[in-house]
Amino acid sequence: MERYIMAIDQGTTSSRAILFDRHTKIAASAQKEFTQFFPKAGWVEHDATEIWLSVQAVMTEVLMSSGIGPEQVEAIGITNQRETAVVWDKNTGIPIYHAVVWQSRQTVDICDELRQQGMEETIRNKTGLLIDPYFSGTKIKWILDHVEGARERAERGELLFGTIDTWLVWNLSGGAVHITDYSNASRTLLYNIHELKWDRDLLAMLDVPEAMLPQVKPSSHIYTKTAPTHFFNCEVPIAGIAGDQQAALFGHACFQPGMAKNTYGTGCFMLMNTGEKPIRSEHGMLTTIAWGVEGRVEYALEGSIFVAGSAIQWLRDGLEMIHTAPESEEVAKGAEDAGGLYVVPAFVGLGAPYWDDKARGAIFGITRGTTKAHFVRATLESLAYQTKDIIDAMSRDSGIRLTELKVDGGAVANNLLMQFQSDLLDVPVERPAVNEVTALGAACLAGLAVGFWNNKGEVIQNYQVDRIFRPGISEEKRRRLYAGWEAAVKATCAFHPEQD
Ligand SMILES: Nc1ncnc2c1ncn2[C@@H]1O[C@H](COP(=O)(O)OP(=O)(O)O)[C@@H](O)[C@H]1O
Ligand SMILES: O=P(O)(O)OC[C@H](O)CO
Repeated sequence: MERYIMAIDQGTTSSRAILFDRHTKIAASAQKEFTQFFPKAGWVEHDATEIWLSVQAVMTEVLMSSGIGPEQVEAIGITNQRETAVVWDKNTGIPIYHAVVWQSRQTVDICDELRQQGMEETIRNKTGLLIDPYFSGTKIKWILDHVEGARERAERGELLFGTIDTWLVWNLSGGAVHITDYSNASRTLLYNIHELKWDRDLLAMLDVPEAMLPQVKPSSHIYTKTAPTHFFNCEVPIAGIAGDQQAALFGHACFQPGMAKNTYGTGCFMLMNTGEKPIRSEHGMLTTIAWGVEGRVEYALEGSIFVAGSAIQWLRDGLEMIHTAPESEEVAKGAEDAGGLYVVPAFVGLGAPYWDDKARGAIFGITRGTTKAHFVRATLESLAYQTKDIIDAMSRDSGIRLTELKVDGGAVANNLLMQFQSDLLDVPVERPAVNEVTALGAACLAGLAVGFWNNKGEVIQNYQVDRIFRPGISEEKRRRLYAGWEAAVKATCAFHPEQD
């Protein structure tokens, strides 16, 4: 009887379940979108219970549609949208508030207070992160401050906090296990990435009771088994956990220091493996834990772009310029270039390397000749420009000049975007045959823990390339295009509209 690893990829806009066979080929997959809540400008929330239901739905569908039985699943690996914070009642399992999503800006004021208290250096030294609403810590504080009676309940030990991995494992285990892995812990603003422990000073700074926090475990490890009631009467080991960007780094087999990948999903996330050495960034990158595997914790430098594929969704849903995200390629081809137009999609502020939480989106260079094609093209190009900002900053921090870029995520299906990315960076862009690299990473972490695969070498063996995009524009054109982008970002950061 064939055996499989099930990866659960719980992303910002959808949940997926994917079954991988022994050769890391996808045997079946299922996907389900869920509701996005935007209660106020800049706020983004999810219903954590709806997320859990969507995960149960895709786990069921992937088995039903493929005819693969639950007893054929050797282990489950979980990968997740990171930083998104859930606080729930330990006894009822009911969240006390919506999950506050990584993109959400509702903690700008808490961040301002932390800056005024001069906490920047302490936070950077201990966590590798910087002060921004992006990370979980201020979101937990916000929930405890805003939900009536929550702080007292948390202090009495009645409430639990988790990122989405923690929430899913807790539910899959029938409420038995409250854990996370190093990669997710390193995104909370509460975890000391050098000492590998929750940091008492940071917990005091944000007034978060330690009893709410999960235990932190390696990324490839048998944490628990599914409660039979939650997995078709089967007890299957849950054996891999990593935040989705770290899982993608693993799935791309970026195991050596200096190897990097960029994922083009809702946001864009560029990670470079720096091995067992955490590198402190001087250029707006984050230092983060890549994973804890084979008894070693390894680190990465990360550049986080908040708005990437979601800018294409905005073209589709907000402006109704396209019907589907893939149509953006056809429409953009209607113009030879962006005609001098620059779209800076700072819808929720700007992430790395600018970290401007008060900036808002802007468009520059409109003329009477500007068409829809220019508009769509400039929006696609904004993903590539933001990526170049990150790669330049990362090279300055690490001293490493990238020689190729490995890519994945929904938007890499767009050939026009990939070609422009290669032109702009002046390096080959390598797209893998299996685009589900994030899920593959989670599956590999789980498969290694249960002996389904023997070592990381087997992961590399199965890695196949679909297409390599090679640079094809002059240095002068590259310089001119990028100079326009730099001017556009500078002007965007100079404009801070008043918020409610
Ligand atoms: N052909 C395409 N061209 C441009 N963008 C695309 C294309 N296909 C999908 N996208 C974008 O990719 C994103 C979905 O990618 P995905 O990796 O599934 O995201 P996530 O994991 O963040 O939910 C969407 O924001 C969508 O707009
Ligand atoms: O859900 P994704 O793939 O957009 O990833 C979200 C990131 O993990 C946020 O840090």
